[in-house]
Amino acid sequence: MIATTNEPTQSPGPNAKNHLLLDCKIDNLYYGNFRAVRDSHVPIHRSSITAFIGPSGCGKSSALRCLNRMNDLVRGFRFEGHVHFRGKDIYHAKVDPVAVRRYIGMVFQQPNPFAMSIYNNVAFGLRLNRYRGDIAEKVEAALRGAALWDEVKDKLKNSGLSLSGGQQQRLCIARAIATEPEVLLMDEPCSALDPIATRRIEDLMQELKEKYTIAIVTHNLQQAKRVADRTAFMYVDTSEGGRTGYLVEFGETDGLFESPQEEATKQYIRGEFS
Ligand SMILES: Nc1ncnc2c1ncn2[C@@H]1O[C@H](COP(=O)(O)OP(=O)(O)OP(=O)(O)O)[C@@H](O)[C@H]1O
Repeated sequence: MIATTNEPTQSPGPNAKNHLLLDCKIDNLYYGNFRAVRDSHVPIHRSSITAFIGPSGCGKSSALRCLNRMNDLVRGFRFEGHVHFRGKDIYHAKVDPVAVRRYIGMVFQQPNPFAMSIYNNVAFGLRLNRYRGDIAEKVEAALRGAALWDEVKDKLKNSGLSLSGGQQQRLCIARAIATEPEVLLMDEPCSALDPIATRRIEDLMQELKEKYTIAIVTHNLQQAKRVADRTAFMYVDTSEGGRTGYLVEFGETDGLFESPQEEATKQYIRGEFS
């Protein structure tokens, strides 16, 4: 295409919206001898939400956990491929996985506040990283960012466990963003929540994506449609007698749901198989 004078002639810089931030290419992912995932390449763009969908056991969580080396904690885990964050491979031998997780934080399926005060839950990571600035200021900013401040500002000394499920999940999001990661990984963050709390987290995700890049695993196709800019559909290959997950199709969410290219995607979206 020939650029007109109004069109940019250079590709956007690394901090620009929609710049490729995390490039995840899983050739093979093993737990011991079991090949759990193969051939899955998912590029994740800055300030966007990328959803992983597919039936149980297709490797969505395994793929997500590759993005911040969370699988390293699993005995027998082996990974072939690469995950490039800002162009650098996070699996390089010299990279410290703990440092990776500072940039790429995670929120889990079950809200899991620590058994300590709301304030200390959010301050936890800052203290761990020996943050030298004003911790109270950061705690407030994180709680505001997670849309929880107004509900907890008068009870910061109460236990995080005293909050409702939806509030606990927003507390976990506040804890994750307090240290200002660039990426937030969310593994079915709403599956333990009621529909109202779920919608609040979904609205929050839309706000957070202005500042953070988000990847989410969800079983809920409607949720993927509502929140995700791009969607990766994974399925399970049983042709060789095993159960290995693989990427069937990846693209803009609207396109993937409205005109899927692959038969397997069509059938899954129509609910013909799960
Ligand atoms: N820590 C582990 N050790 C051994 N096998 C594992 C481990 N975690 C996952 N697996 C296996 O890897 C495969 C993919 O699991 P994974 O949890 O990534 O799939 P999923 O698509 O997220 O599933 P679900 O939707 O049910 O959570 C499954 O067969 C699962 O049993």
